[in-house]
Amino acid sequence: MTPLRTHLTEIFTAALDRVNPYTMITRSVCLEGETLKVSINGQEVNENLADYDRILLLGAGKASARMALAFEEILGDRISKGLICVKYGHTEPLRHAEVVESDHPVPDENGVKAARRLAELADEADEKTLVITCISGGGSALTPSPLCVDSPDGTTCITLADKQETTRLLLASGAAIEEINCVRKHISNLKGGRFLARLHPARSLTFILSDVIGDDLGSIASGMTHFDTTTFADALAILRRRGVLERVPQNVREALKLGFEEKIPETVKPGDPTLSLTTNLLIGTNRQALLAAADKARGLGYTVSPITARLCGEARHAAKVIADIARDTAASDMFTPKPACLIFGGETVVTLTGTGKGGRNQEIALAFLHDMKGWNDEKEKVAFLAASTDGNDGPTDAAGAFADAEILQKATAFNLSSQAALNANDAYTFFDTLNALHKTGPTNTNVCDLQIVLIT
Ligand SMILES: O=C(O)[C@H](O)CO
Repeated sequence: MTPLRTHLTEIFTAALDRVNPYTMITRSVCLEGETLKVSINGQEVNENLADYDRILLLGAGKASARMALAFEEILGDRISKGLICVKYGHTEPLRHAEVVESDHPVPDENGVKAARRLAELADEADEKTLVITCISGGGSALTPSPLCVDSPDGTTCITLADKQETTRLLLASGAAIEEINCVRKHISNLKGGRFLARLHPARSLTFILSDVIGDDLGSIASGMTHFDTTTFADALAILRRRGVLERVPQNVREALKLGFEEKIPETVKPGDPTLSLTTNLLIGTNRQALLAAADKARGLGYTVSPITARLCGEARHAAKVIADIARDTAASDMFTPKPACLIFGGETVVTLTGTGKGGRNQEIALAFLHDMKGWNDEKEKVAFLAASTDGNDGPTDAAGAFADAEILQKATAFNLSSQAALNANDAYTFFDTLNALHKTGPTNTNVCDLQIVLIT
């Protein structure tokens, strides 16, 4: 590995360490006598455990098992039972809560079973139950609970296959996560606050790790314990705008239409009385990862410019912006003085036109590398890493990929075309051949993505 790639790896690892959900929770939650004390990002909660007969530990999301591990450490045998649903491979050894693994980003049958169990446990919770819920990104796909509704027009039941197809279509359409989740919330029994409604009348504390730009609690894992400001009309408009309304399964269109005609109930809205029984606590964000990366880079001697925690839009367009800033920085000290480190955070999308393998970060790295081809000797000074903090970029086993002059040379020597790989959305194969993927394995955290540029 080149020295710059080693630095990129160290900086990314420092960011992951800062957003380890186990550490974030054990630092902010403690038990003093019978009082569970929480102090997170300015929010304080004191819960007297003597008021409850039992504690349930529930959760969904790629980081939820790591979050639950912290609660098992803090509460031990006080936890009566629980259920945590994670992506395959993202599990932790829990003693009090059952762990179910399911699929992401396209849901599977295991996810349906987990969602059913979560709903059953939520339904059992009463006034004497304290529910601790651990929510993180991935939760939406991991716990599909397809809506089945009775209306004056009869019964409409969405199936798992309907949800799978709708997810695939929306993912490939380049829809933003807020858009995908607006649709999900309106075809689910748990999302858009409906899980919280089932917990009623139990008191619940929900700990949320954000993988959504701007940290909207109603969007993270489709806001299972939060109100929803979107409507059936919005969901239909999104499907239309993304060009998939006529292609989503009939049952989905039908349910959304029934909702639009007010024949079935909306998701939980602001002011709903069930909301007063929960406290949603945001435990970590992309911004924290970005700041940790900045601290590490400074320690390694770089002048750091954290640019944004809101990088979004089409991956290859975002890559062009990053590449232009990197090139300017390489060419002149009037921007960030060298050695420089530029850090971006956020989450982009890929509108699929090809049939290759990849993820949004690998696509950013590929488009960045492709742009470097047109540079002069600035390219010798630059190294780049784009990676996902959860360790799975798209449906691949890589967190992301590197780009630098050596990788570019190797691509030329191997006769690999970055343009052809971009056309085919095949960044994984491209970087795999060049040994330039970054693989961390599942990190059990999830706060969107980071893109880091080093310039000497
Ligand atoms: O699960 C989800 O809905 C996404 O990861 C956003 O949180």
